[in-house]
Amino acid sequence: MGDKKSAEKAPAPPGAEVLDRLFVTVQGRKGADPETSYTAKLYSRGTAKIAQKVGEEAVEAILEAVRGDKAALAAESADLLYHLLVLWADLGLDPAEVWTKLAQREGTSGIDEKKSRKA
Ligand SMILES: N=c1c2ncn([C@@H]3O[C@H](COP(=O)(O)OP(=O)(O)OP(=O)(O)O)[C@@H](O)[C@H]3O)c2ncn1[C@@H]1O[C@H](COP(=O)(O)O)[C@@H](O)[C@H]1O
Repeated sequence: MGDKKSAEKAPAPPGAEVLDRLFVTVQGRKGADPETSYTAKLYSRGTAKIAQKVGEEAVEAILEAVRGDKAALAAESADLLYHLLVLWADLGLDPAEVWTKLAQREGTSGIDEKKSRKA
């Protein structure tokens, strides 16, 4: 017989819906003070700088993947996704457009899709 505590279920970890909430947050930082908001600081530096940050974070994630450090890869992936969402918001790209692309591709093998491009 376990005690009450061990019988309680651990809360479910957050899912990908956190991305939708994060996008709302970063969109809301437009016009915010770059002194108090890192996101606003990114917007103030312009699209090219935000895009550069996405590239840097992608490289950092790749390096951790190659090193085989899963915890570091998770942290760098979070940085990458955050900066990518800021880039989308900067350009006025609605994440739903990306989710739609992914949904449209569901069930289509990448191998088959590549072949159809060549045809
Ligand atoms: N998820 C994030 C998030 N992930 C990473 N970062 C920041 O991204 C930066 C990345 O570190 P770097 O060393 O690459 O940055 P840096 O050296 O300052 O940048 P550069 O000089 O190279 O441009 C750090 O300052 C991190 O704190 C984030 N900043 C904000 N968020 C989210 O955005 C929300 C709004 O944040 P603010 O806009 O700061 O209020 C927060 O509540 C969070 O939910």
